[in-house]
Amino acid sequence: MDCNKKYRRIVIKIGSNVLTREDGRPDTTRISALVDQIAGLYRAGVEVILVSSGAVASGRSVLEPRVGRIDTVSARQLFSAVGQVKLLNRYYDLFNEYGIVCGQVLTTKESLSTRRQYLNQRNCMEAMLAAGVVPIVNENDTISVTELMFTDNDELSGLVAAMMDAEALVILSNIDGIYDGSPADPASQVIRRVAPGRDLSQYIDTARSSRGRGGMTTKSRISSRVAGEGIEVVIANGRRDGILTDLVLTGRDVVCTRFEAAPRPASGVKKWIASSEGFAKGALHLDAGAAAAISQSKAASILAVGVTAVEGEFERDDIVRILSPEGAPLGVGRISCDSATARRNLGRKGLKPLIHCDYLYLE
Ligand SMILES: Nc1ncnc2c1ncn2[C@@H]1O[C@H](COP(=O)(O)OP(=O)(O)O)[C@@H](O)[C@H]1O
Ligand SMILES: N[C@@H](CCC(=O)OP(=O)(O)O)C(=O)O
Repeated sequence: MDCNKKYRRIVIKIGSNVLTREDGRPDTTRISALVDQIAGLYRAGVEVILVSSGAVASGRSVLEPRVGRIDTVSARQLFSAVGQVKLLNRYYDLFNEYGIVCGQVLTTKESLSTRRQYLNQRNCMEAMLAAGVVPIVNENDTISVTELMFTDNDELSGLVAAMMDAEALVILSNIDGIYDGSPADPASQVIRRVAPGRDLSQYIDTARSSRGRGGMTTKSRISSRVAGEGIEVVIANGRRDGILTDLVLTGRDVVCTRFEAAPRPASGVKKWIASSEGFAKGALHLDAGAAAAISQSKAASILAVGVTAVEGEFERDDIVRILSPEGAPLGVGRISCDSATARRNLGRKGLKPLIHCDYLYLE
């Protein structure tokens, strides 16, 4: 990370692969080493929000030997219910050795999907940070099933970083960064810097790893998006000794993939909208004139007169996708009316904007 910069607030995401040994048991030495380093950052005045995976793996190590045949959804619910307690107890004890209090934040995709719930979540974590408490965030796997789930905790950590206005997001995995070929090929090298907007999808092997959920594909996609919102993102190896201290405090040149932050940080509400594509309830198809207007001016709103079709059912203040006349995604925005009203007003002039420019985020 930028070693000349003192970070005020960062989000650190730790993947299941970092916290779990090859045989599936929790790697207590590693968890302890990471907490030691986070305590060092805390002492140096950096506010840390931890997004920790590992509940399912932790519960599986306790329960797998004793449960019989069970479907995958129930297994995830059961393992996470037990594993989350075990994981948080361990964090609590380890932080306590440094006199640091940590607290649990369990969330769901649904809990971030409306602006009001989003602000409630943010307020909770702001209150924790103000009281010197380290928030430890995870998805509530006991109730998040199938389509209600985040892609994985990489997606969640990106949302948390934007929501909490963090300056940097550190994603710790079991690998040094994103390689420019198969990580198994000795000729492959870690891509060290990624300029805003650069697409790395060609390098990623889409096969997922055994314990994680979204794999490197989501890490890369989320990192680009978060960096585009003005937040530096680093993917690094959580199993390397001293990784967090090196990245955040000493600035030692450690192998990692760093996504440079785009210079244009979005406003708070725009950050929420930008990260909300996954919650979109519908879509607006623009005509050529409207598409040109919003691409040319930041002050242009989307008016009913420039919309040719409305897709899906939505309520006022929901997030909708904006599509070009050819159907290409242009961005997302918060709609000012429900879908029935939007359809009724299609093509009409002189009405208030369907999406005001302050609530419009273009890719
Ligand atoms: N180009 C690539 N560079 C690095 N890792 C890759 C690449 N393509 C696929 N991967 C895989 O992605 C894995 C990391 O993702 P994941 O399993 O989701 O980790 P975590 O549990 O830490 O979130 C690596 O272990 C690696 O096998
Ligand atoms: N919420 C799950 C983590 C799911 C997940 O995204 O895992 P990973 O890809 O290892 O970060 C758990 O605590 O087990």
